[in-house]
Amino acid sequence: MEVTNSSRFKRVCVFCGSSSGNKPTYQEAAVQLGKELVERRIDLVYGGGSIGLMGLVSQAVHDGGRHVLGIIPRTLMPKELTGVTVGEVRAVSDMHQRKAEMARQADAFIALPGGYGTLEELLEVITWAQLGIHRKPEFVPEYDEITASLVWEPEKKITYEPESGVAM
Ligand SMILES: C/C(=C\CNc1ncnc2c1ncn2[C@@H]1O[C@H](COP(=O)(O)O)[C@@H](O)[C@H]1O)CO
Repeated sequence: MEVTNSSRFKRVCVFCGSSSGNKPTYQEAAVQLGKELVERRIDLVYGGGSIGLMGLVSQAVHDGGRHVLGIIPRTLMPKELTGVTVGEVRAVSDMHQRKAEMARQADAFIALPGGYGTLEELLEVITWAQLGIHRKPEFVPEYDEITASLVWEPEKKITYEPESGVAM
């Protein structure tokens, strides 16, 4: 029997840090998000790195049997792609192409903790939504440090609603 996707999203783009962050909870959240995507039968597109939180999310999704698509500029490969690669890795020529391709391939965007790169990626897709370039939702899940659970309710929470132009 064919297993159907339990979410309206087939593939989600995750933006997150290329480092592991300064709190263990960030790493827990990354692994938890990966497992949550697997649970909801959602595939992953991301920046293609094997390091930091990016590495943890992609490994969790790959381990759970979902498809992982990494989009990475050739010049960044030696820095962000070390050790074993997971899933499909697509090399692009620069950062602009990487972001455009990630956005094209995704049905929605999720941002986890990260540095300037993560912030830049998230803000770009939010501003693209604001300009009407795409109509895909952005999520910034909350992490509950007490119960160690990631609160991501894709059917309810969106950070930007393209139709009304209201941040929610
Ligand atoms: C160079 C361009 C824009 C400015 N910088 C970045 N744009 C997009 N992605 C970036 C940028 N700087 C770093 N990144 C990537 O984000 C990931 C997470 O980085 P973090 O700093 O650890 O959060 C990582 O893959 C970086 O390569 C032109 O558009």
